[in-house]
Amino acid sequence: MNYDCAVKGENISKKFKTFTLDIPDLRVPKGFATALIGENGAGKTTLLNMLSGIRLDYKGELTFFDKYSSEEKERRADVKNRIGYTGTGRYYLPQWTVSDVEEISSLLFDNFDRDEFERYCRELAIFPDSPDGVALKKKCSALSDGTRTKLMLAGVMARDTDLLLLDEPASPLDPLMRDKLCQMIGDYISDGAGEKSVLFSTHNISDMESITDYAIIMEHGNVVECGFVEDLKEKYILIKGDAQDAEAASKILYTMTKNPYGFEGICLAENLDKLAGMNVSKEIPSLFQISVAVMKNNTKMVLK
Ligand SMILES: Nc1ncnc2c1ncn2[C@@H]1O[C@H](COP(=O)(O)OP(=O)(O)OP(=O)(O)O)[C@@H](O)[C@H]1O
Repeated sequence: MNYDCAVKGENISKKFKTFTLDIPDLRVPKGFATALIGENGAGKTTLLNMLSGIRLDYKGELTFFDKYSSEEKERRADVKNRIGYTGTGRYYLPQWTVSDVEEISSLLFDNFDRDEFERYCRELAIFPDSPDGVALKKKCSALSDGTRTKLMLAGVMARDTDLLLLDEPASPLDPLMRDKLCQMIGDYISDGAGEKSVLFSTHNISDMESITDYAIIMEHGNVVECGFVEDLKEKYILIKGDAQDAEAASKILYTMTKNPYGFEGICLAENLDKLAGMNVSKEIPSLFQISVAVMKNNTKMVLK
């Protein structure tokens, strides 16, 4: 499938004392929602920090919107303004009030819309007890983790951007709000008519699967699998079989869970013929099942 890229990376690398991120070829397709998946410490935040400009001390070439180098993106306000970012840390200072967030955002970003910000505050039910749905005097330090994340999302959604980089946006959110987040990302992509893209890291793969078009799976600083979800669901197959075939199948399956009656696991579609003669059924795996299989197959952790 041919597609343009919101971000392209060539030979991206960053060395820490005990960790190296090394990605020869990174592609974030334009017009889609991309999930960045990987175990703790795989390098997702490090990569998002590079893309957002928080971290510039890396090697390699990044190209934004098929046109702008990382340096150009940092230098040109018109390009930087097209990119929105939310992180997991204390992005807004604790002493800031919601009014400060609004004020500072409108000073920092040309395209920040105060009415939209307040609309998102109401839509995300950030201040359900406030009569107008926006508690401008409330300090960030008085907000829960989830509410702070919702405030960051309101702040970034209130800007006119073409690329959202969201680091773990779903983690602190309750299930209702994860659903809302999916809806917001879905609307952002569809309103963008092929021009707007989202890259979000997540451990909540199942909750975010409905809006994930493309997935990048990382392990220990490397991309170990990537592709459109519909293609991954053809590349990998969920196999269920009888207990008597479990041992033979375990040599072919990426991962296997067993019980006294049978087994299930993920295998590459290209290896299906190796299961010939076994009494197995085939199903389309979920992105969660594919991700766990790929992560288990590539992890350097000792899993017991
Ligand atoms: N400033 C730093 N100095 C040294 N090592 C660092 C630094 N920042 C990150 N690392 C290391 O880089 C690795 C990747 O960290 P990163 O936060 O990118 O992982 P992650 O995939 O986002 O993890 P998680 O899912 O737990 O949030 C880790 O081993 C971490 O210890």
